[in-house]
Amino acid sequence: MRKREDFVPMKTLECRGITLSDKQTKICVPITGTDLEEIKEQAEKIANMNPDVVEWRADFYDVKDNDETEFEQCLKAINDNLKKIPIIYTYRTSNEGGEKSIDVDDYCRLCKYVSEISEKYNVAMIDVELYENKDQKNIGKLLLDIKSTGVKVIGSNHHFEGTPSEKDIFNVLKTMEEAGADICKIAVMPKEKVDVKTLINASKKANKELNAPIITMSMGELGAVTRICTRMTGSVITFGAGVNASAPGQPPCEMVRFLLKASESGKIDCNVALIGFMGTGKTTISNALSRITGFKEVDVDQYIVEKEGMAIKDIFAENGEQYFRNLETQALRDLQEEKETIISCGGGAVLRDENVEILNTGSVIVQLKATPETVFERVKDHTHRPILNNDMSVRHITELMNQREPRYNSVADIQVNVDKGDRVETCYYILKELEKTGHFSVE
Ligand SMILES: O=C1C[C@@](O)(C(=O)O)C[C@@H](O)[C@@H]1O
Ligand SMILES: [Mg+2]
Repeated sequence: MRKREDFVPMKTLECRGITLSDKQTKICVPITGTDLEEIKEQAEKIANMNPDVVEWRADFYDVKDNDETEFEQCLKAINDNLKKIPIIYTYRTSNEGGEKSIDVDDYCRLCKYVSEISEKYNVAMIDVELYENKDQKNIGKLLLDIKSTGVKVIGSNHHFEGTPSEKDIFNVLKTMEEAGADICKIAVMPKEKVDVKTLINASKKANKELNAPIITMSMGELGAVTRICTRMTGSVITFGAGVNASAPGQPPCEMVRFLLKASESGKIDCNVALIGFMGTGKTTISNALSRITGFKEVDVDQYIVEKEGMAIKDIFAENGEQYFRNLETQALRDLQEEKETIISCGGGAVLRDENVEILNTGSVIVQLKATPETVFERVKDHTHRPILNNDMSVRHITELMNQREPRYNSVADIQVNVDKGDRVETCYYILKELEKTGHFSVE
């Protein structure tokens, strides 16, 4: 079962007929057209994708003098084509990773103008870059003016250059709430895996401690899983790409929709055993799949290490490979007693027929496949790969792969290519295949 701690406290906010909730994340698709024609076309296409909310990224729009009537024309065209889907108005400035820089007075004037016509064009929320503008004296007054029209304010802040500390992320969100934002949003860029965890932890804390709902994401391919595991972060909105992505790491809207459902209500009747050559990303995919689905993850080697209280290399040194392989077989047997578990198998685990039989009693075997070139790129700097350390080359990897891969191919129930290295897409593919074979279902 999923761990209760993963579930965040219930929090809701009503915005012109749409209810934001940390229990059921809404999908927002951005419009990124640069002229009225393209904006219209995108609105029409995006309406057919049926997102919960549409964001108009007004900074993509090429317009002279930031003329209010031209902005109004766009909003009208968008609303006409969206047929009731509520709109978020966002002018993302270049300070925060947007397309254009804009005079702060123009920025505020436009926000205010859009708020005044918000009801007419079904604008439910206005994004205000509170953090960069925080020293701007009139920001409190601006927020009050905007909010008096019935539209909600999303305070927003973007870090494209890195991920602030957990404390700093929390403080940004808290400062926004104190400044009067109805919803507090932050987007950060991860450089390492730990940054993704930082964003998740900061979000958990903010969702628990603030009154305002939050929207958070870690950007780029590495962070993309946070756009799905909102079950953990409490983010009330997630962004999926429609015609174009408006920020790095946004998976397509359809993929977000399926994975969100998988995350909120996915049911699986088996364990997932991940196999594949070293460096194909078993640990990485196990982790992403676990964050997305809430299923437990167990690394077989790790399981053995914990059970024996000894490092693998010491077990090998003291008792020999055969002894280790017997422990591995026992571990696989133990693990079939588990349910809803992602089992990362060591590279040699499925070489024994008995192990495959054991896995087949409770698991679907998923093989990650990559070319020797991809594997080389991923492991070339690793120092903990004893088999490769004396000859780290594509040629050597190819040789080893030729020995192992036919066996993997013959025992796998599902094969997935990971050369592109997109975690979220790989998880999507695996869950879709599990759905096809009747092992996985969403409500
Ligand atoms: O603030 C956000 C979040 C975002 O940057 C993202 O990473 O999905 C995309 C923007 O369009 C939106 O305004
Ligand atoms: Mg590993």
